Formats: sequence, C-alpha cells, structure tokens
Amino acid sequence: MRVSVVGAQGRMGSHVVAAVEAAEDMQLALQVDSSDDLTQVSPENTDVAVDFTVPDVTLDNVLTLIKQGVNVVVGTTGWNDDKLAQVREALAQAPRKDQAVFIAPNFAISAVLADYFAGIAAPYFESAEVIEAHHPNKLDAPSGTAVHTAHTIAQARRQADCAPMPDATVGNEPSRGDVVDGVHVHAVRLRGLNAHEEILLGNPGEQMIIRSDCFDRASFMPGVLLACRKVGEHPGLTVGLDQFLDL
Ligand SMILES: NC(=O)C1=CN([C@@H]2O[C@H](COP(=O)(O)OP(=O)(O)OC[C@H]3O[C@@H](n4cnc5c(N)ncnc54)[C@H](OP(=O)(O)O)[C@@H]3O)[C@@H](O)[C@H]2O)C=CC1
Ligand SMILES: O=C(O)C1=N[C@H](C(=O)O)C[C@H](O)C1
Repeated sequence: MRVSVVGAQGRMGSHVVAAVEAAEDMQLALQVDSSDDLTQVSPENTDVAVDFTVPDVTLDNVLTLIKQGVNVVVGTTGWNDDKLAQVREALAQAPRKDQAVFIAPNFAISAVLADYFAGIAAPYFESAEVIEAHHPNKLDAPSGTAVHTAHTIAQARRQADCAPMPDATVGNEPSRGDVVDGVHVHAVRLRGLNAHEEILLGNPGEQMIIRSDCFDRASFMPGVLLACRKVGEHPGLTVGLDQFLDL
C-alpha cells in the first residue's frame, strides 16, 4: 500500500511518515507540505493520502484529493456538518465509484474508548461535562475530540429522553466553557501536556470520571495505520475510528 502524507513536516505528519516507513505492508509515497502542489498526489503514485494539516485547509485538501481519485484518511480537526456534507457531495462526483474518505477526531484507542464509554454512561447521570487539556501549540479549541464526545453524550441523552442537566448559572458565563450540543466543554492549554480528556459525570452523592491520556504521539499511530488499511473497504465518508473497531 502506497501512502502519501500531507502535512508531512508537522508534529503528527512526521510521526506518520516514520510509522508508514516502519510498516511492512506500506510504502511511503509522497511527502506534501504547505509549499507543495497537492495535485502531484494521484492514483499513479498513491493508494491512500493521510492529511494532518491545519483546520483551515483540510477541507480544501480533501476535496482536491477526492478529485485526484485517491482515498483519504484525515486526522486534522475543524470539521462540522456543513464541511462533512461538502465531502459527501464531492464523493458522489468522484472519479471512482468506490472512493473513500475516513475522518477521525482521534486515533488513540484510549480516547476512542473514552468517547464510547461516555455514550454508554451519559444517560445514567444528571450531569455531564467535558474537560480537555492539550499542549499550548494547539491551534484550535475546544479539541475535535472533545466536540465529538459532547455530541456523543448529547445524542445518548436524547435517545434516552433525559431531562436537561441541572445548572443555575445566570447568563452565558464564559467561565462555564463552550456549550457544544448542550454539553459544557472546557479547554486547558498547558506546557508539558500532550492530549488529555476527562468526562465528568455526576449524580446526587456520586461522580464518575472517564479519562484518556495520550502522553506521546505514538499513541495515535496504530489507529492511523489501521485506518489506512481499512479505508478502501468503506466507500463513501466514514467518521470516527469506532466505526473500524468491533465495539
Ligand atoms: N486525529 C488525531 O488523532 C489527531 C489529530 N490531530 C490534529 O491534527 C492536526 C495537525 O496537528 P499537528 O501535527 O500538531 O500540527 P502542526 O502544526 O505541527 O502540523 C501541521 C502541518 O501542516 C502543514 N500545512 C499547513 N497547511 C498545509 C497545506 N495547505 N498543505 C500541506 N501541509 C500544510 C504545516 O506546514 P507549515 O508549518 O509550513 O504551514 C505543518 O507542517 C490538528 O488539527 C490536530 O488537532 C493531532 C493529533 C492527533
Ligand atoms: O492537536 C492535538 O494535539 C490533538 N488534536 C486532536 C483534537 O483536537 O482532538 C486529537 C488529540 O486530542 C490531539
């Protein structure tokens, strides 16, 4: 499998380059950075392109790669329903019928399972809030993972017909964090940290905390390689590594 890496010199991209080089069933094809022409990536040299760039450019990159006729694995954050709809539309007009795009807010197994467990637990608690903590070089806030977890919690609570969460705060106090799909999300940026998430769940007299700590970017690599191997088996758009695990 020939894998090209877009954003190859970045913190994640450089790890992906090394992981692909070390994988016996993969061959590193092109390394693309911000000054390079993305249209050099094509089916002649690439089976899967992996994008770890920045939230502002990832949609355009994916649309270009779809037109180029290659499958895409995306780890970059910044996705919303409108952007995902544009990807689906582009895939419907793609050069190949079986073309595939896979987007994951997080490739680490601890984070994927934390999100999954949060969905199971959320209907059993009156309150749920998310705290994410990252290295201070991160551009976006809250993290893509925390946004995804907030939607997971909200969806599980809607399905279970839960009552609104108790909260007597008057007005939209910034100190209560961002509100994503009705769930409060708090973002910390601290030197020394990498990528961490806590899901706090509360009932009268009890609390449960689900926590994921990614101390090193090595934690994301098995998920990235799994996605490269699986993406071709799932034509269309797939979101979330949980879709490729037997959960
Ligand atoms: N899904 C997951 O598991 C994970 C997701 N992430 C996400 O991945 C993204 C990247 O994170 P990180 O590696 O830390 O960020 P970095 O800033 O270290 O890397 C981004 C890289 O993308 C390059 N770049 C910018 N624009 C383009 C472009 N148009 N074409 C090609 N390359 C471009 C940058 O180059 P230059 O500096 O020259 O502009 C830079 O090398 C973020 O959105 C982050 O949240 C991070 C970790 C795990
Ligand atoms: O920027 C990062 O570092 C990370 N970004 C992703 C996110 O925003 O959720 C995944 C992980 O948290 C690391």
